[in-house]
Amino acid sequence: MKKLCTADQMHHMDQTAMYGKYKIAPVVLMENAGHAVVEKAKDLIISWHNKRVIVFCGKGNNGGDGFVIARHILAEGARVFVYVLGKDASYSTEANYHLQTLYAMAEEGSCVIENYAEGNEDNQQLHQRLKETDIIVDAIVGTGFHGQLHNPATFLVRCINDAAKNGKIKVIAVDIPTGVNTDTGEISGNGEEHTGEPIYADMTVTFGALKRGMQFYPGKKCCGSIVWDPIGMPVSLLRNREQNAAYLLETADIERVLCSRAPDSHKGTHGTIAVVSGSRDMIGAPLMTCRGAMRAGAGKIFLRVPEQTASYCIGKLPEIMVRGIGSGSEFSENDVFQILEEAKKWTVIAIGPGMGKNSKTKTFIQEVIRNTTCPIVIDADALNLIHSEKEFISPYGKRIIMTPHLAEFSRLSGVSIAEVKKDVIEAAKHFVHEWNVTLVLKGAPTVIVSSDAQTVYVNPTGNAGMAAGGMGDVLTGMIAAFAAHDGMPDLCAAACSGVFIHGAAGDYCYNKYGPYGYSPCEVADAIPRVIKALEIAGDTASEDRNLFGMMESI
Ligand SMILES: NC(=O)C1=CN([C@@H]2O[C@H](COP(=O)(O)OP(=O)(O)OC[C@H]3O[C@@H](n4cnc5c(N)ncnc54)[C@H](O)[C@@H]3O)[C@@H](O)[C@H]2O)[C@@H](O)CC1
Ligand SMILES: Nc1ncnc2c1ncn2[C@@H]1O[C@H](COP(=O)(O)OP(=O)(O)O)[C@@H](O)[C@H]1O
Ligand SMILES: [K+]
Repeated sequence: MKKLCTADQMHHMDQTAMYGKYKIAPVVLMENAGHAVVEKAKDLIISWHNKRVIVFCGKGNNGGDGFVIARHILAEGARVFVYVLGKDASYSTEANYHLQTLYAMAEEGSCVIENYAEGNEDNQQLHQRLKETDIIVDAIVGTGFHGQLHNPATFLVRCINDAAKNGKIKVIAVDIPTGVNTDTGEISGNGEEHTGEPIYADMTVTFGALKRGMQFYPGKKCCGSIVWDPIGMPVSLLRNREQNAAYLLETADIERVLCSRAPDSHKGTHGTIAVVSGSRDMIGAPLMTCRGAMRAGAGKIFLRVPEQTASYCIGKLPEIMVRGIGSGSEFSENDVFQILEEAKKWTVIAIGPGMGKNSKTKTFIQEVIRNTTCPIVIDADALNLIHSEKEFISPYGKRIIMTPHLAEFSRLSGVSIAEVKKDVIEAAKHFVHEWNVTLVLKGAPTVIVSSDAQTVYVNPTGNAGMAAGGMGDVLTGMIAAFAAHDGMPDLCAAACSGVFIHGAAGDYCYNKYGPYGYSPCEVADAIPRVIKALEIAGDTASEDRNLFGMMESI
């Protein structure tokens, strides 16, 4: 997994590298950062040779990286214009050091430097150069950005975005696109026209650690492809676990917790999953949950639905065992006894999909939670029914996984969707502090929080083709199956495995069918292929474990 840092955490990492025990000279770290951009950008632009490039350098250290970039690409044969937004004296020692080198080179005529801080800018000339350029380097503002962009950044960013609209000019962002909040992914101008919009880059080369804001919309949309470079940071700083940590899940993390099946295992080894769900109008939902559980490798699956819906379910999935409970078309408290009689034999319960909104069902859910001891995955209608019951849920939180999408989360937490979106990670952590559960906050991207609220995982898989009814139902079954999986370390690992593999199965369908119309059942049916690809990835020594390539070859 890769660390996802806030601006403060990045600053701390930089400071420790430079002034802690490692004593890396600041000028060297900046040199490494600038050089990393020059090298990594070749994936996009192939070569700097003979390219016309404008490098916009802001007043902080992000601008300092820009000076280094300018020097290196000159050596590679680019024609370079450097716009310097700060005054010499206001730059950090290391940025100024690189700026002076660049001045010396400009004196020899190698490049053109425009001092944009003097107030006598020739914008006519700037527009002309923007028209003629091949590449723009955005070193205006990096992790030091806060609030809304102000001039001259606002003006320059608009000019850059306008010039690049035709798609012929490539925009490369240094560390993070100007105008994207490092911690949250909020953008300057909030996407409104005629405000201080952010840079929309084709590629972002980011340093030391990935930034949280680059994984969340709308910031993610500004980054283009994201390339990471360690810039010579000591490995312990790159890898150490820390307080308030967030991580981006990777193939290797999931492959590590999904142990391969013991050759002498039997159906009892792989868990007994009970899907307790459904109501008259929504009987497809629990069936999709069962399908998710089956494809994720559950040993045995029991579907328990209200009696009046049972005849519809029987035989729909021959692999599962169906029984009608009580006598109605929705669960009620009268049905609890029948469920509890069986529950002792169940490894994990999945509850909620298609359960309806009848208030009698709420008591049923509470009694099932109160009187069982196994892990429970709570989704969909069950979340809506227990929406204000955090005092009831929290004592059982250590064995509960809740899987709300944003609207369900908003109802549960009482925080508006708009407010949650401003900082998804903080909203999710705050929720877990109060509810004590393992949380799967579904969305783009999905965020998983461990029940001690210490660690946040962000999922990189999945695509907008998954925005279709029933996808979440499949995920619920998968998480339940993984929670029962032999050797699964804990509920958080099960939740991460479910979310990652669910998204990867969606990505497989996207590649096969395109973004429209693949179904939740097709996603479920792609799960074994993803798990097989994970096994192959585990056997592959290569660092670059391309899960997707492996799925294609299966
Ligand atoms: N030693 C380090 O700390 C390293 C830092 N590096 C670079 O340094 C960057 C961080 O440097 P800084 O902390 O100097 O910050 P930045 O250079 O990212 O931003 C600070 C500058 O941006 C301006 N600014 C902030 N908000 C603004 C707004 N809303 N509108 C217009 N201008 C705004 C500030 O006035 C200030 O001049 C990183 O993103 C990275 O590119 C790299 O060189 C690697 C090493
Ligand atoms: N744009 C998207 N990008 C990535 N994943 C998505 C996107 N839209 C939806 N998903 C995923 O699809 C699933 C949808 O779940 P949910 O909203 O609960 O659907 P339902 O309730 O209809 O089953 C979630 O896992 C979510 O993360
Ligand atoms: K930048």
